[in-house]
Amino acid sequence: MSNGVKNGDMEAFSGKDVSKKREDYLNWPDYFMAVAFLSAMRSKDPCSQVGACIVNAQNKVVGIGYNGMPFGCSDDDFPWGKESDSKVENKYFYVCHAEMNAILNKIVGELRGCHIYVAMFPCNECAKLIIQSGISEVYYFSNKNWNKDECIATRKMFDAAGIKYTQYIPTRRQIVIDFDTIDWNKVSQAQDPPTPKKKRTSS
Ligand SMILES: O=c1ccn([C@H]2C[C@H](O)[C@@H](COP(=O)(O)O)O2)c(=O)[nH]1
Ligand SMILES: [Zn+2]
Repeated sequence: MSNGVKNGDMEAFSGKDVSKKREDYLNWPDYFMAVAFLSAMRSKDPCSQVGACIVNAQNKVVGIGYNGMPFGCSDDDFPWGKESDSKVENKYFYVCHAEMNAILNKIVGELRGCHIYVAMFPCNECAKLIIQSGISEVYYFSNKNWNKDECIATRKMFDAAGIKYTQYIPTRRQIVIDFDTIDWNKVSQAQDPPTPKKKRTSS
């Protein structure tokens, strides 16, 4: 080939040069925000699904969480509504916030100096946990609650405690995992065909 690429390095049909590093891999911050949002997909909250992902200085994920009911408090029995006149019939007294769960789910002894990626700007209760855990930077996606008292309090505390907070909008508009397009389960032509299963003999 004239471009110096050996025939053997070009994947059949796709024209992809498989001898070179991929260029379109996920960058770290997009990856961490996507992990937060993937985690949020586990939430049963009908209104706001929040996810959080904590990473250390080596870019290792050390805690993940989403908003959900505490252990032992069935998410089929506890309320998900928020409009009841009775506060005990609303979700807010019960739901563990995503940041809280990510911190409590940590797989390391210390979170000092770690960063947290969250779907929503943290409320004041999560802000306190973030500060006390030693997390030093917060990357949030949504600022929809920015002007609520909780978030104003969060900013007051973060500013006082020297916690950096930055809105992070991923560089890609979409990150799709489409299992239909992943055909790794197809047996490669180069491999031997699968050996037929032996017929069972009755014993
Ligand atoms: O910092 C936060 C703030 C809120 N959440 C959770 C708690 C609830 O499950 C929802 C908020 O519900 P709304 O119906 O949008 O009021 O978000 C959280 O995880 N972290
Ligand atoms: Zn919170």
